[in-house]
Amino acid sequence: MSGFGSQDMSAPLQRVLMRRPGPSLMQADPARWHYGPTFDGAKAVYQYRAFAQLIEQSGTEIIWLDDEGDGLADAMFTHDPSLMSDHGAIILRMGKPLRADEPALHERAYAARQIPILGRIDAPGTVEGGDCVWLDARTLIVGRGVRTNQEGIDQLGALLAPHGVAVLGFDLPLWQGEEACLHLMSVISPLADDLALVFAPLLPAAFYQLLKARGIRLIEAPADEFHASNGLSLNVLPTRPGEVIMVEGFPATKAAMEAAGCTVSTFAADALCIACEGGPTCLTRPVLRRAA
Ligand SMILES: NC(=O)NCCC[C@H](N)C(=O)O
Repeated sequence: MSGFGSQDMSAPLQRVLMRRPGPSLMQADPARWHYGPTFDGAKAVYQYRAFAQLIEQSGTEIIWLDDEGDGLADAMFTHDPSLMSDHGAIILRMGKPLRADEPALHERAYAARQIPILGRIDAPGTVEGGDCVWLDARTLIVGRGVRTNQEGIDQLGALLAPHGVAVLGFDLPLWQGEEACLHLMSVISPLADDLALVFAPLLPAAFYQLLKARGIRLIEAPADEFHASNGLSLNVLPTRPGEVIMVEGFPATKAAMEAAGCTVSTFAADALCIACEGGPTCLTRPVLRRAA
């Protein structure tokens, strides 16, 4: 079996690209990076260890990038600078200027492991991985917003069309403004082929209707926990269908997923995820998702 490939959001996670936070995060100026009041670099590094252990316990192989002080504090959110397809990786172009140097880190990691590059998003296009959701293996949904523009969506479409994939763009709301992070994956977490956790009030309406037309069961994220967590209560990572990892402290959201048949693991992440605006899905770039 090849060591890469993923056109699915919840099939068993077998290989993932992750970056341990270190000096770049510890020295980050929270105002410059738009980190919230619970930001504490040393605590975030500590909290990340428990998250990495959960990934290891799931049996997933981790390809590690290391933070050796390049100043790229957000680079621990490996979900965003590249996208994986069954035909190779797509090197993206970031909408957040401070993250511009991150895609090159991913490209080097893929090259070192002989993982092919299917293509790149070029200027003026921008696409961030957090805006991309595989609805099925032939349909990629992309949120058009502050981080991802129409030029980027068109380029993604041109790269994937020869492989039988349709790329459909849907407008995201502005919500908390241009500086804040709102990706499509901030308002939906697929948990299995036919199950997703959503915050419907911020979902693109036509995407909501498409999910329903596809017969996908939607768990509504409790609004109080969504707002209290700055949306991070909803950012939930499946390591296999129905087996998920979330940030601790949101019991109603957890119970809603359990009631739908999910097994939920949690880790403490006030300094890591809530403060830095990215959860378990954002901390992982799936490289291989497939039933063994
Ligand atoms: N996929 C995601 O939602 N990633 C979260 C990225 C958070 C990071 N602080 C950012 O603003 O890009």
